[in-house]
Amino acid sequence: MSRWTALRTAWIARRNRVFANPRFQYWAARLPLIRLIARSRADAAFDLLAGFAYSQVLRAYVEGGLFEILKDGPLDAATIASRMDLSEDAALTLLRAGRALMLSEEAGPDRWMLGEQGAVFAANAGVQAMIRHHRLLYADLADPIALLRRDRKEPTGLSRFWTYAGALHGATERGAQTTEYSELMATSQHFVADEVLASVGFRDVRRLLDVGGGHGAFLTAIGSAWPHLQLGLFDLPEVVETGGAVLGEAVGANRISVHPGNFFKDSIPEGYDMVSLIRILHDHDDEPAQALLANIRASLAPGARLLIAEPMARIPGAEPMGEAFFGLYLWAMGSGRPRSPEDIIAMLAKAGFASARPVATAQPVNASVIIARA
Ligand SMILES: C[S@@+](CC[C@H](N)C(=O)[O-])C[C@H]1O[C@@H](n2cnc3c(N)ncnc32)[C@H](O)[C@@H]1O
Repeated sequence: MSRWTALRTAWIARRNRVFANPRFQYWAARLPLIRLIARSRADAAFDLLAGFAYSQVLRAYVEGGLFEILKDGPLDAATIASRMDLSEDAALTLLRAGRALMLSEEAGPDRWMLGEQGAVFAANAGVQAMIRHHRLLYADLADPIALLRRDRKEPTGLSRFWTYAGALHGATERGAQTTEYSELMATSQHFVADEVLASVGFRDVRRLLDVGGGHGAFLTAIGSAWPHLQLGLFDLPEVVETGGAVLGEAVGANRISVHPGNFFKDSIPEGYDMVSLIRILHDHDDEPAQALLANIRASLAPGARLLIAEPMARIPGAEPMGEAFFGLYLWAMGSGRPRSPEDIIAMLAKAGFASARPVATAQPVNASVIIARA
């Protein structure tokens, strides 16, 4: 153990003994200034233990159509109850719960409208699709220790949904179904594409290949903003069959090339000066992820670039999104893990890239970006 680790270990052990002491907690809650810190820690601790209930309130707003109903607000609870097919008491319980979470707001006595957060959720079909999708994760996490003990060896709701991940663990009951996940990815793509467009310029790129590009939503966003680009779409055959048609319709068939293939078994097409990997790497365990990077590197001429965009781990200020949310999500999915920019840059160096650098994004909770040069 290094001297630094020994000092840090001793400090953490001492701090934890102090924090766990009821007498310390009693005084911290009363001392001026310290009291403010203690209170915000206590609030955060409560949010941690109650977060699953907050998420279910949000889910009830989406699945019960309450965001849509509140768009017509102000409405009284009786009207909302009848439109939701709930008793008035039940509707009020949900409205009040959402009020505490800023999903709804009571503008005056019994005049219900969207709250500040509610207005954002109500306007965003992609987030709502994700919230609906999370019913699978919620079910898989019902017994988290049992899920961890199964060591990703048995199928889960999520591994069946992401058929390519499930196939790795024998969960192929749903065969080659890819439409459902491709549509979910397309509706939520703008979170990532917006971050990339705001942080990366494509002026000096001529041909962009999106590997694992699904139904072409990323290429549609980038290709619409940069009309000079020629676009290539690579994904599993059953995915590009639809994806190619959707993309051609959106940006013009003369601008696109469609490449059906398996990125672990087939070569990545050559002749592109930029390849993108959007929300792909975190889906795969270290060995296949490393092989994928090497496969892409082999396709690139010197100087060509690889753009990686996905939610990453250990991003300052967005830590829970990385290792708490995606850590558990990908564990339940049965494949992959969230990686820090440092992890990914080390893998890029091992795959033979000459350089790699992180690019700052405004909302790392949507995506962080790394650009590597061959
Ligand atoms: C999480 S989705 C991301 C889709 C898209 N890049 C986005 O961000 O919306 C992963 C994509 O990788 C594709 N994929 C998974 N395994 C693959 C493989 N072995 N070869 C090619 N594509 C694969 C899936 O079909 C899917 O479209």
